[in-house]
Amino acid sequence: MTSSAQSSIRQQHPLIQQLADRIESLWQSYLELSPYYLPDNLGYVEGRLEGERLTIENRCYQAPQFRKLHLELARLGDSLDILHCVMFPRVEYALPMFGCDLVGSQHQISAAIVDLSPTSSAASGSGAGAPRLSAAYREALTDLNLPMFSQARSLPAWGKIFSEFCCFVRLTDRAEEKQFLARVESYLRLHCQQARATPATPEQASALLAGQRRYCTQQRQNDKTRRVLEKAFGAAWAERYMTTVLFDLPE
Ligand SMILES: C=CC1=C(C)C(=O)N/C1=C\C1=NC(=C\c2[nH]c(/C=C3\NC(=O)C(CC)=C3C)c(C)c2CCC(=O)O)/C(CCC(=O)O)=C1C
Repeated sequence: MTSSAQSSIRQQHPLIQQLADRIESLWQSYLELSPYYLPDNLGYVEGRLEGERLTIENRCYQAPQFRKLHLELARLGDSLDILHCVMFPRVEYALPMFGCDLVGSQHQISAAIVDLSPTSSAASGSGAGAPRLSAAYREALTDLNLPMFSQARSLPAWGKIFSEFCCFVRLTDRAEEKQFLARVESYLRLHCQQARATPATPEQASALLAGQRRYCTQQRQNDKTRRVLEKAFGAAWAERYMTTVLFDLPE
């Protein structure tokens, strides 16, 4: 288990290291973790094609309710610090997908996003309609009553997978950074508590798998991510990484 103290990437932005530590400590305290081994020991990769070097560090676990808990820290030269986190529920559990992405330079986090994204409509009793978070999640998220941010950002066209509670912002100062950290912690704590209280419902497995497939298909359309990976590792490597590490589907 790589602790942040052993983190091999020196993050330029303190919020990214703090958030990685916070996510990992919440996982440790709420979930029964065991290791998840990435293919081709992709725990730590470095690439440099055009100019800047891209360094990636992956920390992966699994738990009874989650097939993969993926936390990734990346650094592009001296210019970009990135935190990426996705929790993939096992399809026997009717749970949404927790996702978080932070992209920033030494001075400012230009993109900070966190969401609990629904993967089935059954959970909310809305029948065959669009996926929607269950009433339990919607009520708990509403009750958090979290403060807003000064600079909201608009989601890209592929972002239909995110819920009405998705927070996508540019962080303008230290206070907003702390506020975003608190929001991620609230979403993640709620999610871990819900996961522990959610029984397996194998009969929903195929619908939940379809929801995860839709989530991964949309996320793979993020050309901002793809371009960074392509510049450092080439198009073929980037495609394989996005489809087998970042947004893979269960067999
Ligand atoms: C839960 C949501 C979510 C997850 C899990 C996720 O992986 N991305 C997610 C969302 C999301 N990311 C976005 C942007 C960017 N992503 C990167 C790069 C990487 N992001 C990575 O995770 C990795 C692998 C380590 C790399 C390399 C860069 C450079 C940007 C531009 C930064 C900026 O615009 O200021 C946008 C805005 C897209 C747009 O406006 O078109 C959204 C919505």
